[in-house]
Amino acid sequence: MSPHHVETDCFRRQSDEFIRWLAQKPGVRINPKIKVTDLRSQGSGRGVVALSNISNGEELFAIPRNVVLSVNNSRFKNLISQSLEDLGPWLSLVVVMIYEYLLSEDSAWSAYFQVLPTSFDTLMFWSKSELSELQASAIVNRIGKQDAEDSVLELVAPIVRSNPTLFPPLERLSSYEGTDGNNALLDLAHRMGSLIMAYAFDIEDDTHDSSDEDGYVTDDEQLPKGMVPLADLLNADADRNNARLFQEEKFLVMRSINDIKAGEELLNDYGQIPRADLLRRYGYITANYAKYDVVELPLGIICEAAGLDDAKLKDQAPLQFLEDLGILDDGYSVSKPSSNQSLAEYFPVELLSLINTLTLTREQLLEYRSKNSPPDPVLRPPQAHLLLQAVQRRWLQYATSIEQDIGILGSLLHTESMQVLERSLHRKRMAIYVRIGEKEILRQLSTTLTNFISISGANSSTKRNAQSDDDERPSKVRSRTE
Ligand SMILES: C[S@@+](CC[C@H](N)C(=O)[O-])C[C@H]1O[C@@H](n2cnc3c(N)ncnc32)[C@H](O)[C@@H]1O
Repeated sequence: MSPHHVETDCFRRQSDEFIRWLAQKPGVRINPKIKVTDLRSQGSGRGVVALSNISNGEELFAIPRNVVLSVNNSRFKNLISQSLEDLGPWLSLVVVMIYEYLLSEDSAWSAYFQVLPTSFDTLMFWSKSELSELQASAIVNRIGKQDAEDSVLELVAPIVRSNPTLFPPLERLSSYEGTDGNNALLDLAHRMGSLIMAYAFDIEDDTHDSSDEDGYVTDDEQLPKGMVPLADLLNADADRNNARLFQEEKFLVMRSINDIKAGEELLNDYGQIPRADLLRRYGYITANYAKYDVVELPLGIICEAAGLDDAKLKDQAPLQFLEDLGILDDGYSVSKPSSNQSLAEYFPVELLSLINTLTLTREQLLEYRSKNSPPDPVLRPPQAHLLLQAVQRRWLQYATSIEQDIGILGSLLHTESMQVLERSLHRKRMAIYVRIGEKEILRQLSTTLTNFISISGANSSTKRNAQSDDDERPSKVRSRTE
């Protein structure tokens, strides 16, 4: 058998064992019309497909609450003196998952760990040079790797080190002390943290009826998180979702929310996520998410465009004013403009308030300060001009043009003879799509603002001409009557 076949065989065997393990748990129901399948050839790992037609509202599977891998369900909380609650939903589940993972075959979830990935394409795992392909995307500053590692060392490491019998050292390690121990622990924590980020659900308590709500992660930082076997094998593709998890009293139930044809993939809803953020959280992108792309206009660039001294930005009177009102941000996300929006609707209200404040005279600013309210978020030529300057400066932060990016993508496709791209090339390609998306928004904003300014200029000069015609008319009239 070729290495490829051995690999495929092992992958399939793990999927089958996982389903066998899950199906024999008391209370679990799995609709025979669905199947876990190998979608690696299309770059999406495992997924779930319909074997025959499924009607809207059909139950796809039901997982009893006690089968969820969570802080509440793991024995770990009974084995330590310390409460895990102080760690918050993320880190407490990280600790519990490390514990369960190290239990290996003895864990109640060992068959589940077999189908969870051990490597990721999320931005946390990209090298510096891979990240540089995202160019000026604001996402690079939001990966938070250092913060994550600081919290692991401060809050998780002491628990692990003070309970050596519960956390046996990994192979070739004598303990979780010292540099090697630290690194091993950080690796484990990153792995579990990334699984939680891309796989976990926020688990509402059993009194909460979520039947009217969105089923996937709500990003509520307070709700406990849980790994829901099988529910997290559903992939997602923007608004192509056809299934949703309903949190009922005793079960978490996945149901179809559309008719699904035999052979179609079951897709969950990860949310309306810009591609940059999708890469950060899930490590993949598809073209269907392009409509949710955003570009960030950082405060610094807007102030630079307004001619404010960068040195102590927040000490500047206009910014201080907005800060006092609680509406100053470090940056503003601008979404992809759509044709049914007016120009002002392209921009968040807080950004328009900033731009309007920056275009006030000193006297006007004092006046607004005395009223304790920001200027109206309108967009007239002076504000459009300032925004255009900011957009153009932002554009210059990206090292290549859209056309160059398209050329690079083309050359990557030539080197891509194999079905699945080599990992680094795959990441590069995704990064290029993300930066193109952001540049396209900047280009669209730039064109629209330029048109608006020139039309307003033409209108005001037409008005001026009309005005001067009006001014002249009386004299002509006068001249006739004279
Ligand atoms: C909740 S899991 C879904 C199961 C996953 N495919 C697996 O093999 O374990 C989320 C992960 O699946 C992958 N994924 C989900 N939807 C995808 C899609 N449309 N295309 C490619 N990968 C996708 C991403 O790696 C993401 O982080």
